Amino acid sequence: MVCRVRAQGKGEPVIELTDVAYSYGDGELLGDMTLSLPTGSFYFLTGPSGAGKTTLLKLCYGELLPTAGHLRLFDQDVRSLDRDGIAEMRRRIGVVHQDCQFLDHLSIADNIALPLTVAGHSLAGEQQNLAELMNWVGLRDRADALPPELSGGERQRAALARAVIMSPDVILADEPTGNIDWEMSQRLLQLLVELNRMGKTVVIATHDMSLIRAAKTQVQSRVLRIAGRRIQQAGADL
Ligand SMILES: Nc1ncnc2c1ncn2[C@@H]1O[C@H](COP(=O)(O)OP(=O)(O)OP(=O)(O)O)[C@@H](O)[C@H]1O
Repeated sequence: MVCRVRAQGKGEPVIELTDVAYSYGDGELLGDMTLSLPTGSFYFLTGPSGAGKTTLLKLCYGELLPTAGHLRLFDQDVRSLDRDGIAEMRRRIGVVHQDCQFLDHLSIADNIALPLTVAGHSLAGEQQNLAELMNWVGLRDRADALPPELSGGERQRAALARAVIMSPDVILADEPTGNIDWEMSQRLLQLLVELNRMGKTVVIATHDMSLIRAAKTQVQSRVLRIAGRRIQQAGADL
């Protein structure tokens, strides 16, 4: 698979929160969040349902802006970015959404290629990259299938392929193994670990403690737990 890693040096922070708070309106959901994720790191984000894991990921890719505090992505304060700046920054972040939605009338290959199409790339020049990516996620034989024809595990792998097709520096995955069996979870974890070995920063929100334990044998990972509106660093050996 073709994967470029951009300028940020290993160990430099890619996501930095300083005293960040977030509120959807009534009462603070997240508060006093200070956190720095270095380039090339591998993090799990855990905590009870409703604690704010998805919300924190949305802050990390600029879909939401903090209601207080400072958020820097790739060394830029998100508040200083205009629309183009936010769009450029988002291209450097691949997101695997919890619901991994697809356009059901497009083939799975076209769905995976959608970020390229939206960014105005000619698909003709990207066929090899796309084929390599489909192969990498084990969907080469499913390229022409429509999304409703895929299994849960195939959908999750397609969602991962779509998230990385623009060669992002950071991959944020929200419950990527939520609806799939153990074997498929392991395959997905392996793909995320491979991306991390290519230098990508990976953050996975999950309830699945067995996934976190399995990752320990493959990659140096850290666990962040959100509880009581705050973030707690659980360390590498949860
Ligand atoms: N757009 C929104 N408007 C208002 N409240 C919201 C919105 N999105 C989420 N919330 C609320 O914020 C809280 C945190 O939601 P979030 O999805 O971030 O939690 P989570 O830790 O990811 O939960 P889960 O593990 O169940 O996916 C919940 O109480 C949720 O109802």
